[in-house]
Amino acid sequence: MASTNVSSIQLLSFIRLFSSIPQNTPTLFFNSHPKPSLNLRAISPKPYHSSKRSRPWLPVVLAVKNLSDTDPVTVSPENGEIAGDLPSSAGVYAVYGKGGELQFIGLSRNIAASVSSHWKSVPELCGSVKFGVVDDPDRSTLTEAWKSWMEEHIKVSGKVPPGNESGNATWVRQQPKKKADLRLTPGRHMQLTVPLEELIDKLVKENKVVAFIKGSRSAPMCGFSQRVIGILENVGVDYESVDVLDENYNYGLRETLKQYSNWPTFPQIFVNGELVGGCDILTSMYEKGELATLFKK
Ligand SMILES: N[C@@H](CCC(=O)N[C@@H](CS)C(=O)NCC(=O)O)C(=O)O
Ligand code: FES
Repeated sequence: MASTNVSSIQLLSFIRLFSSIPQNTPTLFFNSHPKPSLNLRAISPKPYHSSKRSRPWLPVVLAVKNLSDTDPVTVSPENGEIAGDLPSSAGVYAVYGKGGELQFIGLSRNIAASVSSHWKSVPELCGSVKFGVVDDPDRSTLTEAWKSWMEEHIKVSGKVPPGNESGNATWVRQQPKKKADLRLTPGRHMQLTVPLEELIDKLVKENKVVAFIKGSRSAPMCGFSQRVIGILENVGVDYESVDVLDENYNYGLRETLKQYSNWPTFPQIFVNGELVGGCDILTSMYEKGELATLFKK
């Protein structure tokens, strides 16, 4: 009887667990993957022989220590920012309230940034944090680490943390509606009387931050462009984006912009009418914390 109760609680918890993977947890990268639907096979994996997988079965090696073996770090605000020993690395984190009750388990590409954003939105719920850095942070390793902490918590308490309950919007950032990309022309059918260089010049001078990218801001077509969009979104600056691959509305832009800026590749980021650089330069400025100053100018 007792074991029946435990299994039904665990099954219920797992159902809630799988529908509450924090896909929208603040992260460095824009993530447009849809929420996974509940997959019972993920709960009860098939035996190896009945699986179609060609890879031999490998035991799962957890990337992080157990939740219970991890020491908490107190969240201490200083000058409006949280200070402490939180790393800007990828991994899992568990936020505890001031009374020590577990509030939320998240995964992030930047633990310090995610916890900081939670602290800014719900400081009263952020007393301390446990974290586990994942050294090789592909999405599945991160998710495995997150699941291991979640399962451990469910085994002990019989329920998911309140912040991971589906429908709880306190901890999970709602994706804001994306701005539309700017277009240089009304369409290829319209003959332009103004040279494209002039349109580019006007566009970069009239808009504070402009990112010329491959693809749209909601669906970048190249990893370099995706990275700069992720950085701009993460910094939270208001920016315009222009798709250099859009041959209908931005016909000729890809080659003309290279001549205008004297820069041979994309993405290209302009601030106050000046080219700042591409993906490498923006990434390095982001990592050194120089972007806030640049965007304030
Ligand atoms: N190191 C470059 C990487 C960008 C890059 O290599 N872009 C290439 C491939 S997407 C490119 O734009 N090539 C010219 C073209 O496609 O017209 C940066 O920091 O932005
Ligand atoms: S489109 Fe291939 S690297 Fe950018």
